[in-house]
Amino acid sequence: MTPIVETQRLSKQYRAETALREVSLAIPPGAVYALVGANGAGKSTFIKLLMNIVQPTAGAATVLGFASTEVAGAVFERIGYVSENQEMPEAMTVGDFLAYVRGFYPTWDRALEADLVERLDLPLKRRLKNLSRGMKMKAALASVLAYRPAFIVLDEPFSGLDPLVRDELIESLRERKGESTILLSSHDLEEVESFATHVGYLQDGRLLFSEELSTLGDRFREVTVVVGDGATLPPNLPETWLTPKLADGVFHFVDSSYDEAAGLRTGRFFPQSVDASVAPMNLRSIFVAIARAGRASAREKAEAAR
Ligand SMILES: Nc1ncnc2c1ncn2[C@@H]1O[C@H](COP(=O)(O)OP(=O)(O)OP(=O)(O)O)[C@@H](O)[C@H]1O
Repeated sequence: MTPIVETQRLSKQYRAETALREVSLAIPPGAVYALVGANGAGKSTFIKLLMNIVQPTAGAATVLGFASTEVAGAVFERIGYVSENQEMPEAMTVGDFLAYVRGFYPTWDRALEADLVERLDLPLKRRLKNLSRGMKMKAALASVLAYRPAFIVLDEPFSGLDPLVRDELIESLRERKGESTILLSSHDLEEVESFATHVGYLQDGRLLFSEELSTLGDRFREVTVVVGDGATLPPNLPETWLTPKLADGVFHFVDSSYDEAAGLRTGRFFPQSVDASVAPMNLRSIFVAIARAGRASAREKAEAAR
């Protein structure tokens, strides 16, 4: 199946700032793809490149089969994009705003619009400028879901929203699963875990991984091995063992490529081990482990360069 999005070594430089470095990924049809990463990791830049708001310095992307630099007009009618700081015609009422947007989209579904207005509890007579951020986000989302776009793109849709509004937004998006492909950027790993099918992790503009949430959950394990007093850390531990730590006869690490042979590998390094436990990890602990490992390796490199 042709991916909805495909990027090849997509890169963006803003003067001295490299915002995105050679990002290659694919988003298959029907996916709910969550792009995560710390502040400044490049999430918004990636989305803006796909939406043809900024242009790549190098590399390329396709969106719905078109080059990202051609995303405009009729292609854009098939995309529902809500940006982080969505600009809206503030003086309009919610009702007027929806009527205004309706005019641009031949596929606008009036019944779905009415349903969204009711479920998201949108105050049709209130002016946009008098709405809270959460309410505005809901109005923006209704204005893109109502024309049933093939591709929904949301930059930080949940940030700063209370849990109730967040749940309402997620529920409305869940209903689009199957019909639309969704790309969203988020800091909220719990929401991502409950909702996404795929996750891509950006760090300093680099894509550390892009994969299905289920395979990510399968390959990460927190491992604790009781190796006995007096044991020392062997050299050349596998690079896939993140944040290794030995203290008081207990060796602890995060295995980022866990499989059936994992026990054998551990035994090779610690033949004297007496006990071991292996625990699955949630998305949050996986990210913390990756971020810590990244920081430790940056520290090591800096020390080596000194
Ligand atoms: N127009 C711009 N001019 C110069 N630098 C920019 C511009 N836009 C973004 N950057 C820089 O590019 C890097 C990536 O920014 P980006 O907004 O894509 O990150 P982000 O992951 O979306 O961050 P956040 O989670 O805080 O929204 C940052 O270092 C940012 O300062």
